[in-house]
Amino acid sequence: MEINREDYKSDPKVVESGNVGEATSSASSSVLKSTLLLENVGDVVLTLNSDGLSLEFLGSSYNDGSITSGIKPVQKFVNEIRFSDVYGVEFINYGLINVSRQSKAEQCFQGRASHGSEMYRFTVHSFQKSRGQPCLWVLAVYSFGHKDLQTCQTWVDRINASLNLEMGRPKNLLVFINPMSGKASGRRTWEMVAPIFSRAKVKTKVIVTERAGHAFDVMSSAANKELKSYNGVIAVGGDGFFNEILNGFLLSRHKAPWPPSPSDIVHSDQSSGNGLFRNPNERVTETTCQNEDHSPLLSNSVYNGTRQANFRTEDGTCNIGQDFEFPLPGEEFRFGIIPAGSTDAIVMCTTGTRDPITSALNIVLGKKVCLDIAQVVRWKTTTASDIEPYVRYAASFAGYGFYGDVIAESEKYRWMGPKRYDYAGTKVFLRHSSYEAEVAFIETESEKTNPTVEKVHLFSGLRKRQGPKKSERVVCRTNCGVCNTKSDYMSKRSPCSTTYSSSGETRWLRSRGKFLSVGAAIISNRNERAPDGLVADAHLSDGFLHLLMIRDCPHASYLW
Ligand SMILES: Nc1ncnc2c1ncn2[C@@H]1O[C@H](COP(=O)(O)OP(=O)(O)OP(=O)(O)O)[C@@H](O)[C@H]1O
Repeated sequence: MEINREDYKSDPKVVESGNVGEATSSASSSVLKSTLLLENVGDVVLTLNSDGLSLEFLGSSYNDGSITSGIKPVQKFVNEIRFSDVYGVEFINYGLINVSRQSKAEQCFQGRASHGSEMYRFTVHSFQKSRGQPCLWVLAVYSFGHKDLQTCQTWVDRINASLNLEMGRPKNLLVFINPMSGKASGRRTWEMVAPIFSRAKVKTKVIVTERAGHAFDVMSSAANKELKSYNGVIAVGGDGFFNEILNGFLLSRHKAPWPPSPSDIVHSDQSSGNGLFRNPNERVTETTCQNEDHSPLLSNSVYNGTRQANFRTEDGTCNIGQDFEFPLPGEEFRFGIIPAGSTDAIVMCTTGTRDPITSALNIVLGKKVCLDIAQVVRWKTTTASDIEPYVRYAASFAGYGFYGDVIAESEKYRWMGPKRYDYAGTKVFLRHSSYEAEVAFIETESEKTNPTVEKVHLFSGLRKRQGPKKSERVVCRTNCGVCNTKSDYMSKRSPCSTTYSSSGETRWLRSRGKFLSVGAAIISNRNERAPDGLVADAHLSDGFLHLLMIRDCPHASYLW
């Protein structure tokens, strides 16, 4: 059915179903229906329902089914736009609205760029999943036009009212930008995504860091009361910058027992009468503890003079020690990353793609995933010969040996941008340094949710043998079934720290010798160089670390 342009001049009135004309309704909860002109498509009947907008195409102007999306027209005409996918609606003043997109040949033939009408306009901002890459979200803009100002304003008000009912969307965020991230593109990345935040009416306080450690200092010195005024913190940068912000936040707030120092472990071992730990000929040794008192890693687990036992048991339930403290600024307080770094593994593992727009959309729409955080404690001897813990937190990876050396070396070549990792990696690889280390870890049974994967619990994890075959792996990608099952459970769970032991029988394995590298992966650490990640079968927020131990071996074996 064709609609005459003049139809858009008439006063809005409620229409019966099937009666094409103008329509609004007064009660805010009722259905709203209007005939509007949708840019590049033509005449549509737009209906506002409780969960979104539905569009019914009326005219013949719609030719190739494309709708403008950001800069390029790439999208298919949609019949439905759900509010959960809409992040903003804007009223735009009187102006031209194009009726259909024309090919260059058509424009040439008709001697004009496109035909359109002048009217009042409003735009609905949403996204569509890229056809070839569903993790990649592409901006979608739907521009509607009507001759009547009041009709457009009613639509904007009603859509805004519906968007306000969407739960869990942030209203106010603290944003840190690392201008030196990756190819020094932190600022540009923020400029690219900032309009998404303003369209979504998310207030942002932006801090561009002036030096390394700046964001850490702001986060650690901020009072909880101040942080409470934000719904979360966003890092525009790489994994290192995100970890810096996380550390600034956690160090002064997360109070949990430290693991024992290495000397405690040795004493405990001697007192429990097992000398396995000191056996230089054994590569991997094993001890079984029936209760936590015999567990070497619990012997001196003391925080503020109080012995504590916080642990997650093997069935995934979490026990929280009585003295455990972790005051979050607010229930919904969250952390986000907009990728601008050299690797961006955390973003790759959470959104599935390394794209600032996708990340910004996930943030403004209030999407959440739970992540595990590992506490890493290094024991330092002070000048007074006391042993002090040096605590850090990691969201992606902690490494010793090769990994640590590459990071340290690559910092000297930061000016190279992301290529510094290749250069430093080659140098460190050729150096082939190995390190004496002793690693103690708890073996766990295979995961129930993923029986092909063997994992180990907490703070150190190891697949005992080679791990599952590639064909058997459940690779963690966006909407991964394993993570989705867990995230439901995790979201109902209070935050907790993991354990140094689980109740019942605990099997401690120890490994001692010369290692080229010892790494602990908290997530799969997928990145553009390693699309499956360092640990392809790692999953988000499952409470496990995957321990990667590589003993001294020839160059060729290490490369393999
Ligand atoms: N203004 C600044 N000048 C110099 N360094 C900074 C500044 N702000 C933050 N940093 C430091 O830069 C380090 C690395 O930043 P970031 O993680 O953003 O980038 P990257 O190392 O290139 O990326 P990736 O971690 O993904 O490999 C952080 O540890 C942070 O301490």
